[in-house]
Amino acid sequence: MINIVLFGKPGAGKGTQAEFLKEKYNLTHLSTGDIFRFNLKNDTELGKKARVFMDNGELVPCEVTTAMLIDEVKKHPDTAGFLFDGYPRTINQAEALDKFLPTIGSSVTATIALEADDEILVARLLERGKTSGRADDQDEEKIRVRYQEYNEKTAPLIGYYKEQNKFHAVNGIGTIEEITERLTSVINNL
Ligand SMILES: Nc1ncnc2c1ncn2[C@@H]1O[C@H](COP(=O)(O)OP(=O)(O)O)[C@@H](O)[C@H]1O
Repeated sequence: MINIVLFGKPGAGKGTQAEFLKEKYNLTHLSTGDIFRFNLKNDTELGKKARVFMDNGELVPCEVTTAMLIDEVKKHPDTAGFLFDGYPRTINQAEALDKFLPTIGSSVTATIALEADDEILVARLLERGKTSGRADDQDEEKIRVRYQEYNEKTAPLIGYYKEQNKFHAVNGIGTIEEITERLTSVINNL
């Protein structure tokens, strides 16, 4: 089983690249953002718990997110592997994943970060907000909160995975194809 964690700031292109990688490597794509948005739209119990946090650009509490993620993983017992997109986002979540995966005989294979400058990313998000309908992409204040959350809570994961020799960084600026190519070359060399 191959488990890839796609890592990067909001707007870095994780979702876009995940679409290509899941096909190429036959992986199950789990995007916590997409799962939350689905639950919000359908007004489920989970959606109700997540809404306030998401609307403010804050992280949803770890207990809620981790329980949801584990449920999703368990739905795919026969998969060739997972492409985690948007999870883990805190050290607490990374530890939870490192505890859970061995219970299904697996582990994180590698973490790949898509890197890009903040100004480029904020511009991308505002552009996406014009068509995506995502409230958190239309408001610069909310985008700012998401970057603050990233810097405080998610950035420490770089050190966490470096210590395990599982961290790889890829330049996230270029055409979609160029970036897919860069990611593919990292995965093929694992
Ligand atoms: N692993 C997670 N832990 C906590 N909250 C999360 C997680 N993944 C997604 N969320 C919630 O969903 C929102 C949108 O997620 P996502 O689409 O991945 O955002 P972004 O484009 O900002 O990277 C986040 O701002 C957060 O509220």
